[in-house]
Amino acid sequence: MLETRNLRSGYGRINVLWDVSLSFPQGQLTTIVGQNGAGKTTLLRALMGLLPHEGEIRLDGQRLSGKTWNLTERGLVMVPEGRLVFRDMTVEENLVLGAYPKRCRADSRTNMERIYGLFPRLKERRGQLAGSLSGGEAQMLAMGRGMMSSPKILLIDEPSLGLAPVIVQEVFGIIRQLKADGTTIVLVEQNTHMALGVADHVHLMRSGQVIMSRPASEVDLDELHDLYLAREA
Ligand SMILES: Nc1ncnc2c1ncn2[C@@H]1O[C@H](COP(=O)(O)OP(=O)(O)OP(=O)(O)O)[C@@H](O)[C@H]1O
Repeated sequence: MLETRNLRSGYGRINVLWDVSLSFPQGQLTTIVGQNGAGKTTLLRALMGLLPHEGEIRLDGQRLSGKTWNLTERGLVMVPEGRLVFRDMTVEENLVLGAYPKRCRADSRTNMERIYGLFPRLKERRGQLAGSLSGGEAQMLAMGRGMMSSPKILLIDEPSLGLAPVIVQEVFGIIRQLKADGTTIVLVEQNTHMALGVADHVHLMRSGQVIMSRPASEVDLDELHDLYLAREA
């Protein structure tokens, strides 16, 4: 299980996260929602060890000191938003890069076929440069690349960003499938309707703090939107 205790993090002298204490239960999907600038992406970056932090980040009870490559070896992988694929490389080269952790290199061919099975469109475009993919295809590639190392925990950042509703449905279908396969998922998402549809737990962030935490079954979408839009006291 992944958890944080009194986590503070940010960029240089700018602190963004203020005492964030969260746990992300194994095999479940936790969604982090909140307005632009609430600190959601910063939280994912801090969990990946990409930012200096104070407080604690623990994985299976062990305190992390923050080396991303080491975390990836341990099964923690971040799927950034789809525009962050390697644009000058082909679809397949992008996927191969996802298999760099040592523990998964031997399975890379099998994993690639599995991913092509989930995303037939990536298979059709395996030789195409990633920079020429549509937004939806690039999002699928970012997810596929993250899945190449058979992660235990996937941190997914805004998978619906800029996508047409039908593609959003497709991407969330894959997220459902990953969850059914037992992957622990932390999903940052502005599309609260879609996020609530797949989540077990919901945390609402505002100004770098968690202001509401509930099981998804106890969250009312209208109430969430009221809280979402409420100004700071
Ligand atoms: N590289 C950076 N350097 C300095 N400040 C940053 C940097 N990246 C983000 N910030 C600031 O940190 C705060 C939180 O940003 P973050 O991207 O975590 O928000 P978010 O909740 O993910 O928002 P969005 O939904 O718009 O992506 C914002 O005020 C933002 O301007």
